[in-house]
Amino acid sequence: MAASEQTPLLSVRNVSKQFGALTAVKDLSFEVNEGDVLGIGGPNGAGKTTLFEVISGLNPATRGTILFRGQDITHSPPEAICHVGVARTFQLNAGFDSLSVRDNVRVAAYFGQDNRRVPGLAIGKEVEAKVDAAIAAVGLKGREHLITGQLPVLDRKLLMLAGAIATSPKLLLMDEPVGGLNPKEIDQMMALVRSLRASGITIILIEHVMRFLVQLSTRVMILHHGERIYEGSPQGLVRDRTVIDVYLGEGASKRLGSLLATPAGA
Ligand SMILES: Nc1ncnc2c1ncn2[C@@H]1O[C@H](COP(=O)(O)OP(=O)(O)OP(=O)(O)O)[C@@H](O)[C@H]1O
Repeated sequence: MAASEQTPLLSVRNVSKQFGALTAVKDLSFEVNEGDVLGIGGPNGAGKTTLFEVISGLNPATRGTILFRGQDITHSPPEAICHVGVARTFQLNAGFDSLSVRDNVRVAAYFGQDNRRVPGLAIGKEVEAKVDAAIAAVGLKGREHLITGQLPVLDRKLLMLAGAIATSPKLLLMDEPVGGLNPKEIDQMMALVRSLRASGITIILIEHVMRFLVQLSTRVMILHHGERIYEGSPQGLVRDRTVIDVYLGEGASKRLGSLLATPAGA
């Protein structure tokens, strides 16, 4: 068997993140394999975003180890983690408001180059090609010249996603990609996530919109007070007593159960 078939894409081993006396993530371990869509849910303050901060290097782990394709990235800086193939989007929009859509994606694509020349922003043909591809992938073609600060919520989320894609990720961390979107826009984002997965990108997503989470995820993990209270299939999630008591409630679990029992497209 080839090494790549044996090594998980991401291994999180006994990771804790402490903020002073507060333990936001507590001794958490899990793995993600190529092709997975791991959905992470849980109440406010459960430690979900902190987990993304730790994996992406913005706020490194206090204890534990994170391996990406077997390489220890626990204490690597964010740009090095980006360069090995991990990209992320943020809960709140993170674009430069005064720049155009295209210039925002250019900045991201440039950041994603591990051979960039410093000083100076030398954006070559290869970077421009990545920018074109990322803008097309999220459906922003034709709107490249719009000023970011004037975009509606959905387009700003798409732009953030384009920036992440332009760094050529193998693993994409998406933090609440459909927060604030209407049902039609949520469906549009769902189709986009499916197409990203089909293009070979492995995905971890955090989301409170549970229909989005259960319909997209191959596996779901629910956190509570920094600890895992559930990991398994979306079908098992809606029947799990602890998850129903702590997070979903009876009504939502029944609605999600019916949704999962309905064949796609019905
Ligand atoms: N930089 C920080 N300094 C101190 N405490 C923090 C910091 N970041 C997060 N926390 C705390 O860590 C805990 C986990 O927060 P986190 O944002 O990871 O939760 P979450 O599950 O993403 O919540 P939400 O669903 O509301 O986004 C919270 O109690 C939060 O106040």
